[in-house]
Amino acid sequence: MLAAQDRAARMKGEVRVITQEIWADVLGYVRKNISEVEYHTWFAPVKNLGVQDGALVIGVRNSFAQEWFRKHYLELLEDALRALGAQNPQVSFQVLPAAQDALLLPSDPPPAPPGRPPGRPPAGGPPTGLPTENRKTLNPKYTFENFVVGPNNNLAHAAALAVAESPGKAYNPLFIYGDVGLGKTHLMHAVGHYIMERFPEKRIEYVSTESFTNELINAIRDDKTTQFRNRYRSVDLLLVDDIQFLAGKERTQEEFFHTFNALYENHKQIILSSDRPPKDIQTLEGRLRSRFEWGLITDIQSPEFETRVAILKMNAEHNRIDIPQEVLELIARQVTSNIRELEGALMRVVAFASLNSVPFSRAVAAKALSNVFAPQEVKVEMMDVLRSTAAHFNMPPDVIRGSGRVREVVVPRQVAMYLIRELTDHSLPEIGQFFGRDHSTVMHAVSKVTEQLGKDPNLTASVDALRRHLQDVEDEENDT
Ligand SMILES: Nc1ncnc2c1ncn2[C@@H]1O[C@H](COP(=O)(O)OP(=O)(O)OP(=O)(O)O)[C@@H](O)[C@H]1O
Repeated sequence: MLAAQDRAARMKGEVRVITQEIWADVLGYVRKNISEVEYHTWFAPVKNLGVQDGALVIGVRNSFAQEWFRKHYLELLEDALRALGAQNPQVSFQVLPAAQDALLLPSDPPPAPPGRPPGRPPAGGPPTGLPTENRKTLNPKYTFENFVVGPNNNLAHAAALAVAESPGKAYNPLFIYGDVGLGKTHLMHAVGHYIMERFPEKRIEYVSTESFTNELINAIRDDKTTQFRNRYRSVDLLLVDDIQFLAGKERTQEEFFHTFNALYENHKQIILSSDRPPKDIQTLEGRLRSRFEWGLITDIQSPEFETRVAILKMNAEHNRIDIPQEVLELIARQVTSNIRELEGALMRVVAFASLNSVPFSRAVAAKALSNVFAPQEVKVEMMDVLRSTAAHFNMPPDVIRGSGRVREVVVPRQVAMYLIRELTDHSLPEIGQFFGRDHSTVMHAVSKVTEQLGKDPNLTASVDALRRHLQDVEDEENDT
């Protein structure tokens, strides 16, 4: 409790960064509720200055705008924050110094238009030609360094790295498939960044199949098919997202077939992503399907719990947010498949804690996520049981987890194992791992304590007291 108060105290006066995702959510809400003209007039020039003492601080151009916002948009902005989970939303407006206004505003990316998933680069982008333009189409966040490797994606990651190291030679094409939001685009861009850094003269093109199709339609309409072809057939690396959308588009398939051949024959690297393997893309011409199968087909699966926690941890560090492991674990339990949603859940928790000026805790995270996901009860975790047991027996938690075999240590260790088995959903091997032992040791501990309960009054009293205490902690957290 002391630690929580201390954190809260430290938060006072401190400006907490509000991430682009949250800011984009706020602007998205506003945009839905006012006219486009109004939005562009008033909201396009404002700047998010972070959260201070629980209030979202918005930078505006001059005192006239400050007054205008207070009168006309305060409630709307408060509603936007409420929708993000703030219980007592507060917004303040600050006039930007003229220089900051001029310097900072252009670097702020415009909010995503409704419908485009956050964090994704605008598909297609401007026509590339100069290598420096590669930077515009690749998302700077999507690098190998920022990609967490786990059992779910290690093959796709290794293949992407091999392709990045020997483009056009290792696997061509590289075909990456998997469900929505699992990192296909991220890996493709990572290859792009890697190649761009080592070979700045190489031309890289990233395009979604949808943009490729639209651009082709426009080129046909404007009689510019030659330019269109030259553009795509002269690149060194072609990254095409969501290739499953070629299905049923004969003219686009035809054009893509020739692009593919031109690049392939010149040993240029092609990477394709899809939500399914080539054999499952219906109405895809056989000659294209077989070409997609020439190189390497690799998939990405949903991440396991540990990988999800690692992704959240990396994200938190990236945004310089100090958030306890147990909170990350709660979020990772809540969102199990789509990584984009997982990141969204973290941002929601961060927004909720910032806007309500409360420190991060599992209860806060559960509350922040409760209106998006099914309410989740905060349950005691292995670490809670270990800490409480250690306190009860008056010894450091590490000693209980250590290798000591004297009775004074063995009994608390067995009690902790027994209570973890009873109060959490962890399996015997997981509990074993937590204590650095195998599952049979845990099984033995559980049966030993079960057998002694009722016979050994001291042990029975300890188990009862600890169980009561842990259940109280759980109830308290759920009532917070
Ligand atoms: N292994 C990972 N490590 C870190 N971040 C990841 C990882 N996998 C995915 N992400 C993040 O998850 C989000 C979604 O990833 P991405 O857009 O690459 O998914 P996708 O599979 O291309 O989805 P879609 O099918 O919608 O195109 C991105 O912000 C990305 O950075």
